[in-house]
Amino acid sequence: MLVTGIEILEKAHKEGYAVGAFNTSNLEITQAIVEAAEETRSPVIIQVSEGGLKYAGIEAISAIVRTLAEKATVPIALHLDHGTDFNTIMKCLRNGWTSVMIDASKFPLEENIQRTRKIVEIAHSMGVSVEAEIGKIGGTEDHITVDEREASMTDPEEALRFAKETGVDYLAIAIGTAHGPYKGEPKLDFERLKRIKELLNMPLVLHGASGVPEEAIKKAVSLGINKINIDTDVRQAFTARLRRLLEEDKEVYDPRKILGPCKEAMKEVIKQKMILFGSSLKA
Ligand SMILES: O=C(COP(=O)(O)O)N(O)CCCOP(=O)(O)O
Ligand SMILES: [Zn+2]
Repeated sequence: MLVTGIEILEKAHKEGYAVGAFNTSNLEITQAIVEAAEETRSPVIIQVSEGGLKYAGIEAISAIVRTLAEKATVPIALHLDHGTDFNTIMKCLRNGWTSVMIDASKFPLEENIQRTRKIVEIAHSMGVSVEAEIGKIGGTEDHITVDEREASMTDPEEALRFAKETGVDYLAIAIGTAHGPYKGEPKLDFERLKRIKELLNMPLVLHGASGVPEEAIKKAVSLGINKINIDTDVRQAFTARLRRLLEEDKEVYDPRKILGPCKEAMKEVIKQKMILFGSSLKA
């Protein structure tokens, strides 16, 4: 069933587990996410970035996700990931999305607060939950120094002020992760996470979680992370299966016989994540 993000994440926050937020941009990824959630009895957040909207078209991807989510027997939220453009966020709200992220983290704190508060007021008036970001979660390809990455991390006291002044429902924080494939092992600042959770006592979001060792994920969940964003690991599962399939079968030409096995490969990765995050059997 299609529900709001806060309905899923408030429960996760109270009971101390995390829910996977998996990116989609087509039918097969969406099917993999929904089937994985049904098979593990897990709530799940299906999210689309602005790049995903451009690729799929907002009406088409909204229809695919909403149709599958409404038929599902587990709670599913439809979430805009890293929303930066006001009109895009409004379009999602008009297309029945149940959660949106306003990512104004590139702006100074005051402007991030002001931009976030505006979206919170509009989305809440429509019964839609809001995620925002404080601190900067870059990409692994960003060439920044250790000091710069340290400086980009979320300041706990600023996060408390941000949460109070915006009314945001869940907060994406920077504690050492980055988007995309890691070159080395990411080092998460668990002390910072612990402090932020103690101060804010609300659902917290971890972006850039693909490639983070399982022990680090478990520790982050134990310290208060409740939404975990995964895209790269699913993309790589798809692509690895595709390469192997085309290598093994030079004659195949039916997309269904290609995308079907790739869907299964993505589903298996997603199921493992749901079990790791502690959301299985929570639906
Ligand atoms: O935090 C994550 C995923 O992190 P990951 O790369 O570690 O999976 N996300 O918000 C996914 C961002 C996807 O954006 P785009 O469609 O523009 O490539
Ligand atoms: Zn992200």
